[in-house]
Amino acid sequence: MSLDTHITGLQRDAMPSSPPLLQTIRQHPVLGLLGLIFAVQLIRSVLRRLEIRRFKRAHGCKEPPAFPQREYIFGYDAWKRLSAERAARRILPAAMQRSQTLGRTNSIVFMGQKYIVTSDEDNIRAAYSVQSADYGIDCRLSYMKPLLGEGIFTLEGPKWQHSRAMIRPAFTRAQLSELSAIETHVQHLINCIPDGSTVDMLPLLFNMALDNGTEFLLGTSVGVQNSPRDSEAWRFSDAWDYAGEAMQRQSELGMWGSLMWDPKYNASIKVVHRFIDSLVADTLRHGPKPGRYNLLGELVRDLQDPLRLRGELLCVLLAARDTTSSFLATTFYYLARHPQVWQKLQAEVDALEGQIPDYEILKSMKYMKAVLNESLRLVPPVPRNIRVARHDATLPRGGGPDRKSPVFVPKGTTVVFPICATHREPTIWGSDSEEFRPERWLDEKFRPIWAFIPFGGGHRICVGQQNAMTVATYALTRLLQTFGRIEAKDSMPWEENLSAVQTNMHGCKIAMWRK
Ligand code: HEM
Repeated sequence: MSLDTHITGLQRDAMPSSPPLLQTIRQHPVLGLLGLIFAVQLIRSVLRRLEIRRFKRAHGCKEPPAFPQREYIFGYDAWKRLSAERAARRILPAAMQRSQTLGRTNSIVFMGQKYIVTSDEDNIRAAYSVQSADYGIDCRLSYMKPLLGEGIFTLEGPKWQHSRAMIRPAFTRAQLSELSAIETHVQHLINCIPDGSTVDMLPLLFNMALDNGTEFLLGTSVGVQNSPRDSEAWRFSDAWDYAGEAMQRQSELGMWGSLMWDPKYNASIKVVHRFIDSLVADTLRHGPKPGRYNLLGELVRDLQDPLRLRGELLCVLLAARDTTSSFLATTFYYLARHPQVWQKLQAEVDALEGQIPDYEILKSMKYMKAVLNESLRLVPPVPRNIRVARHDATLPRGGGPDRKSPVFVPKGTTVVFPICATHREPTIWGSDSEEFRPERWLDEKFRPIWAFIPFGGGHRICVGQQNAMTVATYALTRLLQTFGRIEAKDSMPWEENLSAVQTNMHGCKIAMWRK
């Protein structure tokens, strides 16, 4: 053996052989790669756990009660239970019951995602207002965008601010006091109500709100109240209804929503878009229509992008139309079942001696306001709202055995606010919280601000709140000036019908007698 060979042999012996792990990776690269990924994930998960532990300790967070489930990965039991509740049309009553039995703030795993559900007014205030920087609306973008596109409801940050700045002036007092358009649509409604025989007010109110809403938005009413069933106006109305209902179905599938296959939904979206696009194109070509104020006319002064214009209009239409009609239908539902409230309201309206009310008169009607508030409390048209944590965040209350500690909300977690439960919470509203009793609002000192939020709150509070109250007060006053008696014509209990808003699935069947 030469000296060279001997030295090389010694060097090889002296060289440390590669560790078994590296040898395995060399021999089985795929297995090795998987192992590496696993190891990285494990380390990340450990670091994340440590980060969460530190965060929870720093903020004094404790766990809220959890919905009892056999497994917490997919949440099969929750899925089964919620499906049964949906089939029985009891999603909202069940949410209210859970708030009272499980805890006003609780957690649930549903279709592989963890949700925090809270009806606690302190938590609502935090997410909507004082900690609003921690919570966004990404959770609604995926299911709202196909129909609505980009508009005030689906935007965040500077684009949303711009949107809000453009839309808000539409609701100035001067615009709100322009009541002559509402009068036209209310008179069409009155003409559709037979004297003393059964009528379902719900579709009539939807039509009135669509006519009034489109006039306010586009300067031209679709005129569905006066159009034959096979008209363009009805095609738009039907497509709008179907799209709203399908959008709601999609929202309930959570992160799986994009897998929903519904060709009728896509066709309805096309009908809606075509209708709005032609009006937008017309306004962009010829400028705003002269005469009565309308939102499209105002928006084109600032915005020339037809898609954005369509998005803004559809967002406001969604916000305005179904909410206002659901609100009025609920009010009629209760009035028909509470003759003494109807009488008191009649007395307030009779004091006007048949005069057509102006904005100042509408504002001064105290009992009317109490009735409308009570209707919004018991059946808020938007019964739930959601926010998603932009980063690790907290809610101030609901954790620990006494439910008083802050709750940890991991980044990306959806927080659901069952407003309907907050509005009926006995500890706030008293033991008669389930009853329709407008008198509770006559006590000026009783103002449960964050426990009464039919119009949301904080920086995204409804811009159309005054408009909704004005339209509802005006329509109700004119109807009470026309009809002296009301009766319920349906013995069925209230059953929920959830689309973009909640309504009674049995409609609102009543009879009214002319004075
Ligand atoms: C009873 C009737 C109404 C109810 C219950 C209602 C309810 C709400 C609620 C709860 C929100 C907040 C959503 C959130 O926090 O994300 C909202 C936002 C909004 N509402 Fe209303 N609304 C009503 C009528 C109207 C009307 C008549 C209009 C317009 C004519 C309107 C326009 C809007 C707009 C544009 C927003 C979005 C505000 C933003 O994101 O900055 N709403 N509404």
